[in-house]
Amino acid sequence: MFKKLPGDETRNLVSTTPDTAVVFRPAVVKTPAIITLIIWLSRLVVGLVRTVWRHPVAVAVPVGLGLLWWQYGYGLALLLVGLVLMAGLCWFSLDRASLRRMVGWRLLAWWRLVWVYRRDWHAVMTVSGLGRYLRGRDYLPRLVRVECNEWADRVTVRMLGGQAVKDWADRTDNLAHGFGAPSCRVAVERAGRLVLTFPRRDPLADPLPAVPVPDRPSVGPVEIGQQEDGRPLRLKVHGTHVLVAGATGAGKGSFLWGTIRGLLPAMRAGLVQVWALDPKRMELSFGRPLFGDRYAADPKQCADLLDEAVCVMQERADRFAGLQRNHTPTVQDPFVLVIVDEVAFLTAYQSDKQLKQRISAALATLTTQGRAVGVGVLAALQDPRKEVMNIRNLFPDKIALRLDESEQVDMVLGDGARDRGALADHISPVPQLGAGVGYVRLETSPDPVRVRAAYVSDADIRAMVADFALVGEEAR
Ligand SMILES: Nc1ncnc2c1ncn2[C@@H]1O[C@H](COP(=O)(O)OP(=O)(O)OP(=O)(O)O)[C@@H](O)[C@H]1O
Repeated sequence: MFKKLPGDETRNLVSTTPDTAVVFRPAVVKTPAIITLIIWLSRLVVGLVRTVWRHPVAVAVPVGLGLLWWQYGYGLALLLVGLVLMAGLCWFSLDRASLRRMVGWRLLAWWRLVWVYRRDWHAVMTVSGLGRYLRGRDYLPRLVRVECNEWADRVTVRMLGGQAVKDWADRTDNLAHGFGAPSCRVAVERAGRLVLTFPRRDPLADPLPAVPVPDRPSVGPVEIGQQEDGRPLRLKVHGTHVLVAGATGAGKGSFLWGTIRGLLPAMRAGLVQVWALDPKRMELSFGRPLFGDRYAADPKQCADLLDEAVCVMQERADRFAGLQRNHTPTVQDPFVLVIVDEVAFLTAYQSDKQLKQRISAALATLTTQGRAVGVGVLAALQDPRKEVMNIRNLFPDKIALRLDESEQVDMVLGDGARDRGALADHISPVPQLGAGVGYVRLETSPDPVRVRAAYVSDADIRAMVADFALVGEEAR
């Protein structure tokens, strides 16, 4: 129950060797009982002061009620509790969301702090190797704060001096199991401080219906689904390039169609052109009328279309040189989004060497020079190995959907992404649960964000095509 004091162990030290009868017993200096008592008492006082300092409300409520009881009898204390409960009930019926935000999550956080994290902290830190036992003392990382929201606990931690983020990222499994959570994600709050996210439930477990087509033309960021924290998933396509990688059936189509859906008003207004490369002929062909003559399926046509995109890019670069450094979409110079479904068909699996080289060179040119002049690439890919996709690092923004192997996660999202909690290889292969679920890693943030794209059904695509054709006719 009580912590050992430094020096207590020496009395147990007995050193013998088999070939000698000499027994070494170090001198033991007994700590006087009064000193031990003083140490315990001072620890008790420090603990009490710390509790009052950290949880003033939690301490003030029982103390206040106790004082009322003592001064005026239990009737008044019970009346006060009843009034507070009544007020809580009224609040609950009037505005549940604010009650949850201001009271509910705080109470839950306090409960989880006491019942889960503080209770198991010592054991989990020691067993996982994040705590140290040195010269009779336990050195543990400090549990600073627990916050709760609808789906997860956010635990702020102060690392031990000398620890690295990687020490924690390597132990996410230990932490998740230790605190009874399905997973754990590690993010840096500031130097020496981490935020560990422990999900309590999966807010992305149910498929999402397609996001309504926006009212106003915009080149993005395009709303295509939901993030784990409940905020909308807005994908930036103008001014960047995006790579979506996932095994077959992972739901890559939702990302492609979700983006096209969000850009539809801008396409109708002439501010965006979507150029579609569909070597599998199974995905983008469904909405072919949306792309006009900028649709290619045959590898030769794909190479021609990519070369045309490079020409547009170079012509703009010549025109913009010295005048503007960023592209603003206009009807004369619309944003060109080149969408490639299963890019490996055109690069790695292409048997015609010349075509393969042409396509790879065009893709590399577009991804290195296109974003400043309004030409973007959104590519989908099944197999992220370097032999298959050697230009994957030229895509600033990456999305990993369900992948077959754990090593593939870092291939797509970059080094350390899986350690930080991007468990793309753990996403369920059941379409209902896992299709469209993935981890997004943006150029601007090292922390992967778990998201789910809304499902754009065949009926939705048909409606988009019909809507687009109607506007075309009206314009004519
Ligand atoms: N966002 C989503 N939400 C729920 N279910 C989805 C979602 N996206 C796709 N699905 C389901 O998963 C199935 C496979 O999706 P999809 O064809 O887009 O996968 P894919 O990654 O493009 O596969 P492939 O590489 O084989 O073409 C769909 O038929 C659909 O039933």
